[in-house]
Amino acid sequence: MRIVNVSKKYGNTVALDNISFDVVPSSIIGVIGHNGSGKTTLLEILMGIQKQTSGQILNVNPELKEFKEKMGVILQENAVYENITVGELLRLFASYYKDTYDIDYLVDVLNMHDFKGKLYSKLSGGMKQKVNLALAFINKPKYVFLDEPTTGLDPIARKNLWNALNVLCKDTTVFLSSHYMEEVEQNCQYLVYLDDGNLIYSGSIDKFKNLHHPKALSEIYISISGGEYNDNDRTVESRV
Ligand SMILES: Nc1ncnc2c1ncn2[C@@H]1O[C@H](COP(=O)(O)OP(=O)(O)OP(=O)(O)O)[C@@H](O)[C@H]1O
Repeated sequence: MRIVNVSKKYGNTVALDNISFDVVPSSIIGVIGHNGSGKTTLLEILMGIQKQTSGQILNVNPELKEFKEKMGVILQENAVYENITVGELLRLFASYYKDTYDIDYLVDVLNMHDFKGKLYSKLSGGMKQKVNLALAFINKPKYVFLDEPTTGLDPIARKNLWNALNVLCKDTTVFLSSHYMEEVEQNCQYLVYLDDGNLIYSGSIDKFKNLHHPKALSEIYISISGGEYNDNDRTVESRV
Protein backbone atom coordinates (compact mmCIF):
# COMPACT_ATOMS: atom_id res chain seq x y z
CA MET A 1 0.00 0.00 0.00
CA ARG A 2 1.27 3.47 -0.89
CA ILE A 3 -0.20 6.71 0.41
CA VAL A 4 0.52 9.57 -2.00
CA ASN A 5 -0.10 13.26 -1.22
CA VAL A 6 -3.29 12.55 0.72
CA SER A 7 -5.13 15.57 2.11
CA LYS A 8 -8.47 15.77 3.88
CA LYS A 9 -10.45 18.89 4.61
CA TYR A 10 -13.65 19.16 6.64
CA GLY A 11 -14.87 22.60 5.57
CA ASN A 12 -12.01 24.92 6.53
CA THR A 13 -10.36 22.36 8.83
CA VAL A 14 -7.35 20.64 7.30
CA ALA A 15 -7.37 17.24 9.00
CA LEU A 16 -4.58 15.79 6.82
CA ASP A 17 -2.14 17.91 4.84
CA ASN A 18 -0.41 16.21 1.92
CA ILE A 19 0.57 12.94 3.62
CA SER A 20 2.79 10.43 1.75
CA PHE A 21 4.34 7.16 2.89
CA ASP A 22 4.77 3.57 1.79
CA VAL A 23 3.72 0.61 3.91
CA VAL A 24 5.83 -2.47 4.61
CA PRO A 25 3.47 -5.48 4.45
CA SER A 26 2.84 -7.66 7.53
CA SER A 27 4.02 -5.03 9.98
CA ILE A 28 2.37 -3.31 12.93
CA ILE A 29 2.25 0.44 12.35
CA GLY A 30 1.62 2.74 15.30
CA VAL A 31 -0.29 5.89 14.33
CA ILE A 32 0.40 8.53 16.98
CA GLY A 33 -0.22 12.23 17.54
CA HIS A 34 -2.12 14.51 19.90
CA ASN A 35 -5.93 14.69 20.04
CA GLY A 36 -7.23 16.04 16.75
CA SER A 37 -3.97 15.42 14.86
CA GLY A 38 -5.71 13.35 12.18
CA LYS A 39 -5.22 9.71 13.24
CA THR A 40 -8.86 8.60 12.94
CA THR A 41 -9.23 10.50 9.68
CA LEU A 42 -6.18 8.71 8.24
CA LEU A 43 -7.42 5.28 9.38
CA GLU A 44 -10.90 5.94 8.00
CA ILE A 45 -9.49 6.99 4.63
CA LEU A 46 -7.30 3.88 4.49
CA MET A 47 -10.35 1.76 5.36
CA GLY A 48 -12.32 3.41 2.58
CA ILE A 49 -15.09 4.73 4.85
CA GLN A 50 -13.98 8.33 4.23
CA LYS A 51 -12.86 9.82 0.95
CA GLN A 52 -9.73 11.95 0.87
CA THR A 53 -10.10 15.48 -0.57
CA SER A 54 -7.04 14.90 -2.77
CA GLY A 55 -4.25 12.36 -3.21
CA GLN A 56 -4.26 8.61 -3.70
CA ILE A 57 -4.09 5.32 -1.84
CA LEU A 58 -2.33 3.06 -4.33
CA ASN A 59 -2.54 -0.74 -4.56
CA VAL A 60 -5.92 -0.61 -2.84
CA ASN A 61 -8.40 1.66 -4.53
CA PRO A 62 -8.50 -0.22 -7.85
CA GLU A 63 -9.71 -3.34 -6.01
CA LEU A 64 -11.61 -1.68 -3.19
CA LYS A 65 -14.34 -4.33 -3.16
CA GLU A 66 -11.77 -7.11 -2.85
CA PHE A 67 -9.83 -5.04 -0.32
CA LYS A 68 -12.89 -4.78 1.93
CA GLU A 69 -13.16 -8.59 1.91
CA LYS A 70 -9.61 -8.67 3.30
CA MET A 71 -9.95 -5.96 5.92
CA GLY A 72 -10.65 -6.01 9.67
CA VAL A 73 -11.62 -3.05 11.82
CA ILE A 74 -12.04 -1.88 15.41
CA LEU A 75 -13.58 1.56 15.53
CA GLN A 76 -12.97 3.94 18.42
CA GLU A 77 -16.58 3.92 19.52
CA ASN A 78 -17.77 0.41 20.22
CA ALA A 79 -20.63 -0.79 18.15
CA VAL A 80 -23.46 -1.87 20.42
CA TYR A 81 -24.67 -5.39 19.93
CA GLU A 82 -27.71 -5.88 22.14
CA ASN A 83 -29.11 -9.29 23.01
CA ILE A 84 -26.53 -11.34 21.19
CA THR A 85 -23.98 -13.60 22.85
CA VAL A 86 -20.29 -13.55 22.05
CA GLY A 87 -20.50 -16.96 20.38
CA GLU A 88 -23.48 -15.86 18.25
CA LEU A 89 -21.71 -12.65 17.28
CA LEU A 90 -18.60 -14.53 16.17
CA ARG A 91 -20.70 -16.99 14.12
CA LEU A 92 -22.69 -14.13 12.60
CA PHE A 93 -19.55 -12.28 11.48
CA ALA A 94 -17.96 -15.51 10.22
CA SER A 95 -21.03 -16.08 8.02
CA TYR A 96 -20.26 -12.83 6.12
CA TYR A 97 -16.96 -14.16 4.75
CA LYS A 98 -15.75 -17.06 2.62
CA ASP A 99 -12.53 -17.79 4.48
CA THR A 100 -12.45 -17.36 8.25
CA TYR A 101 -10.58 -18.44 11.35
CA ASP A 102 -12.09 -21.26 13.33
CA ILE A 103 -14.13 -19.66 16.12
CA ASP A 104 -12.71 -22.01 18.78
CA TYR A 105 -9.19 -20.92 17.75
CA LEU A 106 -10.08 -17.25 18.28
CA VAL A 107 -11.74 -18.06 21.62
CA ASP A 108 -8.49 -19.84 22.65
CA VAL A 109 -6.07 -17.13 21.47
CA LEU A 110 -8.10 -14.40 23.16
CA ASN A 111 -8.95 -16.51 26.21
CA MET A 112 -12.69 -15.83 25.90
CA HIS A 113 -13.92 -19.20 27.24
CA ASP A 114 -15.44 -17.71 30.40
CA PHE A 115 -17.71 -15.28 28.58
CA LYS A 116 -18.35 -16.94 25.22
CA GLY A 117 -21.98 -17.57 26.24
CA LYS A 118 -22.59 -14.10 27.71
CA LEU A 119 -24.46 -11.23 26.05
CA TYR A 120 -22.02 -8.80 24.40
CA SER A 121 -23.85 -5.84 25.93
CA LYS A 122 -23.20 -7.18 29.45
CA LEU A 123 -19.41 -7.54 29.05
CA SER A 124 -16.74 -5.35 30.64
CA GLY A 125 -14.71 -2.97 28.44
CA GLY A 126 -11.73 -5.35 28.36
CA MET A 127 -13.93 -8.32 27.39
CA LYS A 128 -15.61 -6.26 24.66
CA GLN A 129 -12.27 -5.25 23.18
CA LYS A 130 -11.23 -8.93 23.04
CA VAL A 131 -14.42 -9.73 21.15
CA ASN A 132 -13.86 -6.71 18.89
CA LEU A 133 -10.34 -7.95 18.13
CA ALA A 134 -11.69 -11.42 17.31
CA LEU A 135 -14.25 -9.81 14.96
CA ALA A 136 -11.54 -7.69 13.30
CA PHE A 137 -9.44 -10.80 12.58
CA ILE A 138 -12.22 -13.28 11.85
CA ASN A 139 -11.80 -13.08 8.05
CA LYS A 140 -7.99 -13.63 8.16
CA PRO A 141 -7.57 -10.07 6.93
CA LYS A 142 -4.58 -8.69 5.03
CA TYR A 143 -5.13 -5.30 6.67
CA VAL A 144 -6.49 -4.50 10.12
CA PHE A 145 -7.31 -1.01 11.39
CA LEU A 146 -7.53 -0.57 15.15
CA ASP A 147 -8.49 2.87 16.44
CA GLU A 148 -7.27 3.14 20.05
CA PRO A 149 -8.04 -0.51 20.86
CA THR A 150 -6.55 -0.40 24.38
CA THR A 151 -8.01 2.93 25.55
CA GLY A 152 -9.68 2.58 28.94
CA LEU A 153 -8.34 -0.91 29.63
CA ASP A 154 -6.42 -1.82 32.77
CA PRO A 155 -2.71 -2.74 32.36
CA ILE A 156 -3.38 -6.50 32.45
CA ALA A 157 -6.22 -6.31 29.92
CA ARG A 158 -3.96 -4.20 27.68
CA LYS A 159 -1.13 -6.71 27.96
CA ASN A 160 -3.50 -9.60 27.14
CA LEU A 161 -4.84 -7.75 24.12
CA TRP A 162 -1.33 -7.08 22.81
CA ASN A 163 -0.31 -10.72 23.34
CA ALA A 164 -3.31 -11.87 21.31
CA LEU A 165 -2.67 -9.24 18.64
CA ASN A 166 0.93 -10.39 18.26
CA VAL A 167 -0.27 -13.99 17.72
CA LEU A 168 -2.98 -13.01 15.23
CA CYS A 169 -1.08 -10.51 13.11
CA LYS A 170 1.50 -12.76 11.46
CA ASP A 171 0.34 -12.25 7.85
CA THR A 172 -1.53 -9.04 8.47
CA THR A 173 -0.58 -5.39 8.17
CA VAL A 174 -1.95 -3.66 11.25
CA PHE A 175 -2.55 0.09 11.55
CA LEU A 176 -3.13 0.97 15.16
CA SER A 177 -3.70 4.38 16.69
CA SER A 178 -2.75 4.83 20.33
CA HIS A 179 -1.93 7.43 22.96
CA TYR A 180 0.13 4.87 24.94
CA MET A 181 3.73 5.39 23.77
CA GLU A 182 5.14 2.44 25.76
CA GLU A 183 2.75 0.09 23.99
CA VAL A 184 3.60 1.49 20.58
CA GLU A 185 7.32 1.24 21.33
CA GLN A 186 7.06 -2.35 22.52
CA ASN A 187 4.70 -3.75 19.92
CA CYS A 188 4.90 -1.76 16.69
CA GLN A 189 7.76 -1.84 14.20
CA TYR A 190 6.83 1.33 12.35
CA LEU A 191 5.51 4.74 13.19
CA VAL A 192 3.26 7.29 11.52
CA TYR A 193 3.47 10.46 13.61
CA LEU A 194 0.91 13.18 12.88
CA ASP A 195 0.85 16.73 14.19
CA ASP A 196 -2.10 18.97 13.24
CA GLY A 197 -2.59 16.97 10.05
CA ASN A 198 1.09 17.08 9.09
CA LEU A 199 3.29 14.02 8.92
CA ILE A 200 6.19 14.55 11.33
CA TYR A 201 7.70 11.12 10.80
CA SER A 202 7.04 7.85 9.04
CA GLY A 203 9.47 4.98 9.27
CA SER A 204 10.94 2.49 11.69
CA ILE A 205 10.58 3.20 15.39
CA ASP A 206 14.21 2.22 16.03
CA LYS A 207 15.41 4.79 13.51
CA PHE A 208 13.13 7.41 15.01
CA LYS A 209 14.56 6.76 18.47
CA ASN A 210 18.13 6.85 17.17
CA LEU A 211 17.46 10.19 15.52
CA HIS A 212 16.42 11.49 18.93
CA HIS A 213 19.38 10.10 20.88
CA PRO A 214 17.79 6.75 21.84
CA LYS A 215 15.31 8.20 24.33
CA ALA A 216 12.09 6.38 25.17
CA LEU A 217 9.35 7.08 22.64
CA SER A 218 7.21 8.69 25.35
CA GLU A 219 9.99 11.23 26.11
CA ILE A 220 10.42 12.07 22.43
CA TYR A 221 6.65 12.42 22.05
CA ILE A 222 6.40 14.83 24.99
CA SER A 223 9.26 16.96 23.69
CA ILE A 224 7.76 17.11 20.19
CA SER A 225 4.05 17.33 20.91
CA GLY A 226 4.64 19.29 24.11
CA GLY A 227 6.17 22.12 22.11
CA GLU A 228 9.93 21.77 22.67
CA TYR A 229 10.37 20.85 19.06
CA ASN A 230 12.83 22.13 16.50
CA ASP A 231 11.22 22.25 13.07
CA ASN A 232 14.54 21.20 11.49
CA ASP A 233 14.10 17.81 13.17
CA ARG A 234 11.18 16.86 10.92
CA THR A 235 12.07 13.57 9.31
CA VAL A 236 9.94 11.74 6.85
CA GLU A 237 11.16 8.34 5.77
CA SER A 238 10.02 7.09 2.39
CA ARG A 239 8.78 3.79 3.85
CA VAL A 240 6.83 3.07 6.94
N1 LIG B 1 -16.68 14.66 10.72
C1 LIG B 1 -15.92 15.73 10.94
N2 LIG B 1 -16.37 16.97 10.64
C2 LIG B 1 -15.61 18.06 10.86
N3 LIG B 1 -14.37 18.01 11.39
C3 LIG B 1 -13.87 16.81 11.72
C4 LIG B 1 -14.63 15.60 11.52
N4 LIG B 1 -13.86 14.55 11.92
C5 LIG B 1 -12.72 15.09 12.37
N5 LIG B 1 -12.70 16.43 12.25
C6 LIG B 1 -11.60 17.33 12.60
O1 LIG B 1 -10.43 16.88 11.92
C7 LIG B 1 -9.29 16.96 12.77
C8 LIG B 1 -8.68 15.58 12.95
O2 LIG B 1 -9.58 14.78 13.72
P1 LIG B 1 -9.32 13.23 14.00
O3 LIG B 1 -10.53 12.68 14.68
O4 LIG B 1 -8.87 12.56 12.75
O5 LIG B 1 -8.09 13.31 15.02
P2 LIG B 1 -7.49 12.18 15.99
O6 LIG B 1 -6.01 12.33 15.92
O7 LIG B 1 -8.05 10.85 15.66
O8 LIG B 1 -8.02 12.66 17.42
P3 LIG B 1 -8.23 11.82 18.81
O9 LIG B 1 -6.87 11.42 19.30
O10 LIG B 1 -8.88 12.83 19.71
O11 LIG B 1 -9.11 10.64 18.50
C9 LIG B 1 -9.77 17.61 14.06
O12 LIG B 1 -9.55 19.00 13.95
C10 LIG B 1 -11.27 17.31 14.08
O13 LIG B 1 -11.97 18.30 14.78
